[in-house]
Amino acid sequence: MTTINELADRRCQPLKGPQHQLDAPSVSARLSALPGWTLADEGKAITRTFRFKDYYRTMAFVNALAYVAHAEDHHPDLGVHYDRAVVRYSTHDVGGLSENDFTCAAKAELLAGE
Ligand SMILES: C[C@H](O)[C@H](O)[C@H]1CNC2=NC(N)=NC(=O)C2=N1
Repeated sequence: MTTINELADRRCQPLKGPQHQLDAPSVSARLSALPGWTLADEGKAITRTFRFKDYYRTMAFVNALAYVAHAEDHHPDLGVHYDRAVVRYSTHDVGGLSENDFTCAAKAELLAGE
């Protein structure tokens, strides 16, 4: 069984090329450790909406996530709203989902306190 801490304890690696795409069983195993995250874009991305009480809390999360993106050199697509942030990870250098997407999704979960 994969756990959220196993995913979050990794560091993102520079990955390039489709050979780094995770296969469907690997994606399923990792998704099962990330409640609230779902597949998007025909299995090429994962996404979750994080909900907050107000804009200040939303922005605090988004800024913390931006710091993680910089530290890991792996960047989410973000939709920022008054009381929620829509976070989407995909690895464009790989053309789909890589280990890095799950590493960062798990780090986002821990940041949000979930
Ligand atoms: C050189 C650098 O490591 C790459 O361009 C990184 C930067 N951040 C990235 N972020 C995401 N989401 N996908 C990538 O393929 C990616 N590549």
